Amino acid sequence: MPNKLVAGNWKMHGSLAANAALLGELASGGDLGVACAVCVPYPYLGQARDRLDGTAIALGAQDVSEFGEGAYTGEVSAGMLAEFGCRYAIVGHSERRALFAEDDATVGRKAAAALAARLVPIVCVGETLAERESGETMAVIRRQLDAVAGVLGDEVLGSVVFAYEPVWAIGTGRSASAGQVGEVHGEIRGWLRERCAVADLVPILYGGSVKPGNAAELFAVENVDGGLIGGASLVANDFLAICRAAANAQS
Ligand SMILES: O=C(CO)COP(=O)(O)O
Repeated sequence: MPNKLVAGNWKMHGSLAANAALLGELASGGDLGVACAVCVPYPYLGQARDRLDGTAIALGAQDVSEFGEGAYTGEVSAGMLAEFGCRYAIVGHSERRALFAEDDATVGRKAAAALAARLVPIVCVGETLAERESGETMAVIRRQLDAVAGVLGDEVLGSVVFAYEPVWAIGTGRSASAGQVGEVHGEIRGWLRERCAVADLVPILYGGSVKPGNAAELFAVENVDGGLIGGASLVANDFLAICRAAANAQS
């Protein structure tokens, strides 16, 4: 079983003043006994790096360019993120897929760009409500996973973190049930085992309305190796409580 990881995805929230307060509270949480990270908006990477330096909380970005360098106005490369101390880059979040037209192959190329700069890509997959209701959940997730493996090659899948985020559970307050999460995570583990010798060591996070009240139950599910936390990562006490739930589930 991999060690658990809890990553906060701040999305497009924050300000210098609000971040200073949030980061300060997180930093004073001490060693939480579990790997944790915050994925902040690009302009705040420097602020977060400086404030989290010397703490156990790692830094991540919410996206990364598929390109290394050049005339790509508005893009941010993996090398730039690495220079700012990032360890992680989320790729393929459903909001990027749905709102910014990122397709499966683009997500794969972004994961490859992250790995090339020694970042750990957190590759998000997940089905919409319509896809779940029409029985397509695993077909959609396999298609998303296959596209990433197709670009990366099976041999590097052991360097990736995966996150199952059902679109209908994101920001809705309606988490997937432990049974639903266990079923999909088991399928993702099986998909990894078909391809990768270290499949059992690859973290598979769950994301979608994880809160202090449901974290323990979700983290106890087999093949759930932590969480990708949206709204609750903006509230220091909630994020710290979720990290502690992951630590408890690990021990
Ligand atoms: O999208 C998410 C994390 O990437 C989940 O968001 P919420 O925790 O706000 O549902």
